[in-house]
Amino acid sequence: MKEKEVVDALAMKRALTRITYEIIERNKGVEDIVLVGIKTRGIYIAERIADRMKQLEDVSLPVGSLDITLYRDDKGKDMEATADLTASSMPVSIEGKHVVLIDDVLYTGRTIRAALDALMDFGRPQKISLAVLVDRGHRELPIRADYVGKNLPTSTKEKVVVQMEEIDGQDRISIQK
Ligand SMILES: O=P(O)(O)OC[C@H]1O[C@H](OP(=O)(O)OP(=O)(O)O)[C@H](O)[C@@H]1O
Ligand SMILES: O=c1cc[nH]c(=O)[nH]1
Repeated sequence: MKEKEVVDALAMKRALTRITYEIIERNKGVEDIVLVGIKTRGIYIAERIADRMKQLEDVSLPVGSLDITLYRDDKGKDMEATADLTASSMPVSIEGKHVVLIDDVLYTGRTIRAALDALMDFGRPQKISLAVLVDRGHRELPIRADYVGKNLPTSTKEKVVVQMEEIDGQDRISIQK
């Protein structure tokens, strides 16, 4: 198996800072925003964006988390046994809020479709946007990201591996083939 690093720790930090600036620039005031990370790495990304937002704007955005395992349409019934129903959490009501959904990789779009389903169980946001660290293409559903850290053209035979300090001990994105 071949592996090639495409984003190092500094580049990842810059990408997350840029996403944070874009969220600030495109929204008149960020007070109504709730960041919602998709398990697992999306949650760490959401927390980092919240930290950056605090540094840049002195605003503390709420960070929720979604476990979408039960909502997937492509992983089969066997996943249900491992799903943890308590794994999703919202620190505030999302009713009428602007939710920025956050994940590490956007590929077919099926995770995001499932996340939209999971989110609706918590209430009816006024708006939902999507931020991803990597968009690797190959969508199977009409879903696009509003904020993208890095566009990585890939072949379907490759895999994008996002590593994050909090869980993997380092910040790094690589492509495996
Ligand atoms: O657009 P999609 O085709 O749904 O792919 C994107 C999803 O795939 C990955 O999760 P994966 O299921 O590989 O599990 P992981 O989070 O444990 O890596 C990644 O974290 C995204 O959530
Ligand atoms: O390449 C891929 C595809 C889906 N999810 C990932 O994390 N990487």
